[in-house]
Amino acid sequence: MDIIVSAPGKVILHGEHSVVYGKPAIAASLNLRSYIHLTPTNDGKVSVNLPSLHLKQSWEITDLEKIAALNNDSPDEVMKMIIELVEKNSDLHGSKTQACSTFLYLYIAICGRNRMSSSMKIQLYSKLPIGAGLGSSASFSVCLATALLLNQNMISDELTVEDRKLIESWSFQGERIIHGNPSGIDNAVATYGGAIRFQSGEILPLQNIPKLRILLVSTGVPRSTKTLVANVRDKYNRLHNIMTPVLEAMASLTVECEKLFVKMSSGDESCTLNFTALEEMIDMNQHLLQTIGVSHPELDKICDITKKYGLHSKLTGAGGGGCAFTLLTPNLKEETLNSVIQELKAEGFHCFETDVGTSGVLIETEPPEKIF
Ligand SMILES: Nc1ncnc2c1ncn2[C@@H]1O[C@H](COP(=O)(O)OP(=O)(O)O)[C@@H](O)[C@H]1O
Ligand SMILES: C[C@@](O)(CCOP(=O)(O)O)CC(=O)O
Ligand SMILES: [Mg+2]
Repeated sequence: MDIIVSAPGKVILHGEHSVVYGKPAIAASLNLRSYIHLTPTNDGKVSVNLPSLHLKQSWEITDLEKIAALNNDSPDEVMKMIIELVEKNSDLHGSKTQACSTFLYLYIAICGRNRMSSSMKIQLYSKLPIGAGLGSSASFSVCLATALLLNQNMISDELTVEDRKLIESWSFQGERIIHGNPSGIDNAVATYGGAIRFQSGEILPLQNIPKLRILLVSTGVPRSTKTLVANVRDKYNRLHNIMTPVLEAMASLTVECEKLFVKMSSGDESCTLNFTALEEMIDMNQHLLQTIGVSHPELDKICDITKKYGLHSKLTGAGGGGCAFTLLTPNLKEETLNSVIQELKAEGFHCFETDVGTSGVLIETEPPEKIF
């Protein structure tokens, strides 16, 4: 039976990078989603079509069975063989290698548990920009894990709490292949949706979050989360005593922001003073993120432009390019918003206003081919 699932991207409000060091972070899902369409076949192959990467690739089940036979004995050996198999195609580099290795790893781990006999075609479509800090990798991993688990009847169509736990843990394995050392926040938001507070694998859904309007601004500068996280780790190892209080300050910002959200949702949500405090926190975090070396001249430029209009922005996700978000306050005039968007566009940035806090992973009925 065909399986169609979708999962959202995310925006991290506070706590990117520090979350990798066990500090709390707050993130919310975005209404930009990835979709997977899995079709069982009987051609003895596993085929993927990844239009976002202009990539179509297939592998013989017999080759994958040889790797699956090693599964329990040596996970490192499995990964080595997967990479060798992927790199047999010399056209595959960077993001394509990451995507194929993640797919094959999850396929072998989930479908190779019993006897591997699942020949299938997988198509993945996404509204998310790839490598822009909006969690495309997690949305990809969550879609893959869900579709493969459904194919193996390891979860039910209802996507119960237990099912989602399983999806979350498999998608984390996918993120590990793409990122190296992910915190797990992105795949948690993509699985559960809404807004969450995340710390060391603990996920707390945030019910008390005010309605926030944000503008996402993309620099168009490509970057890799894996590289940025590794650079921060290097700084952390070399300049431990300096980095530690900076990461602590990021943690305190998350905690204070969460307190403010609770206060706002139990009182006057649109109170100007609360928004001023939120804006102050956004500025402070952007400066801390600059300090740890993950901003970019184009991200700084977005902050400078929006500041001229009285608006406050920070990078979101791993930084180094990718996206920033700007908080749109309730009393913001539409003409001011239009002017700031116009200036950002004139500087070559791409702007989109989005809803946050949408559903997590979903089983769909419409084939994504109809949407894209
Ligand atoms: N639609 C997609 N199709 C194929 N691969 C994808 C897709 N979305 C994400 N990926 C994988 O995720 C990687 C980008 O992840 P990452 O660097 O973490 O950035 P992001 O901020 O978008 O999550 C890509 O290199 C690719 O391997
Ligand atoms: C930098 C980090 O905190 C978030 C990365 O998000 P993204 O891949 O840039 O969307 C890394 C992580 O939490 O694993
Ligand atoms: Mg990612």
